Amino acid sequence: MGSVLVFGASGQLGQCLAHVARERSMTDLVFLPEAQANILDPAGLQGLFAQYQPSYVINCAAYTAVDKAEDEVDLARNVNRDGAGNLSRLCAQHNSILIHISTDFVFAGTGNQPLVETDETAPISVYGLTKLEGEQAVAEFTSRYFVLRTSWLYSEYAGNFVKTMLKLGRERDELRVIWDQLGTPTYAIDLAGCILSIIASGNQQFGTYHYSNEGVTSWYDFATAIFELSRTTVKTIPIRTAEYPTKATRPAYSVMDKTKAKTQLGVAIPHWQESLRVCISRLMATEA
Ligand SMILES: NC(=O)C1=CN([C@@H]2O[C@H](COP(=O)(O)OP(=O)(O)OC[C@H]3O[C@@H](n4cnc5c(N)ncnc54)[C@H](OP(=O)(O)O)[C@@H]3O)[C@@H](O)[C@H]2O)C=CC1
Ligand SMILES: Cc1cn([C@H]2C[C@H](O)[C@@H](COP(=O)(O)OP(=O)(O)O[C@H]3O[C@@H](C)C(=O)[C@@H](O)[C@H]3O)O2)c(=O)[nH]c1=O
Repeated sequence: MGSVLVFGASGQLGQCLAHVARERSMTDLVFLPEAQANILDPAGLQGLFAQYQPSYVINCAAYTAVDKAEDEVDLARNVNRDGAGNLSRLCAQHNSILIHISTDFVFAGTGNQPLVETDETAPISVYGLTKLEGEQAVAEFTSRYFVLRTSWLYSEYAGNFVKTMLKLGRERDELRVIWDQLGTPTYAIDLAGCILSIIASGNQQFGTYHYSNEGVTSWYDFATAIFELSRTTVKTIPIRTAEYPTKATRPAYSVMDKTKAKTQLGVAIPHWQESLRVCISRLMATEA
């Protein structure tokens, strides 16, 4: 295996990749935070590709502020579409395999059956639209890519729903959390493990895959599980989406079918409750 360049290395998934690479003693990964590698800087990227001649490129860089994206359309589009396109173009030139991360928010979320990779995309937010454009930009320049669509990422690292709930649970007497948006949380450590397994296996069944943890839940039930596992006492009230106005609209149903990832990538996927238990116990161990 040659070198593996990780873009967006200081974000949540980038840090999880570093964690799992350490655990697996994988030493060929080069972690590039935005300050060292801006995916909007083609000249800088060209220099990095020339220097490292990477076998694999992992794109963890993204504009992920879902509500803010509604006002910062150009910036979101630059990063999520044009940045992905820049990497894809260079991967094609250097014969590198691109592993790019996308989202359940490419779907409208109006259905009630687990979504497969070929289901119609119809984003209902700027973030979702620019991520879909990013998938298209990836496929425009190279065929040697894996696009992994994931959902509701959380971990010990960076900001995420689990850490927000733990903080708010300590600060407030009661919390109101949406129960009519259904999906599946994904422990970013599990996703990082999946990505590194693709690389270690040399799998070349390129294309788009869905990867979340197993199971289905709502944000309310997810919050309740977080509070139970962390023994946080806070009154948690289930509310409807309409009672929690946000700038961006989120899909009401974005559960993804992982059959393709399990069969073609050969990855085992833990249930969300099992992975949440691991994450909470690690978070509590670092606090103790
Ligand atoms: N978080 C989630 O719940 C989900 C995320 N995803 C996808 O997973 C991937 C990883 O997400 P996650 O790690 O949680 O996101 P984060 O927001 O934690 O990390 C994204 C990183 O990208 C960096 N970045 C932004 N712009 C650029 C740029 N121009 N050049 C280089 N780096 C840049 C950010 O830097 P800075 O912080 O300085 O802006 C940040 O470190 C993304 O593609 C996201 O769309 C999919 C589903 C769910
Ligand atoms: C903080 C909070 C949120 N919520 C709701 C709002 C929202 O519908 C849901 C999650 O809110 P957040 O803002 O944490 O998460 P959000 O930014 O919507 O999460 C999304 O991020 C992008 C990047 C993705 O790709 C998606 O898969 C998904 O993970 O919880 C409550 O109901 N009560 C609360 O107190």
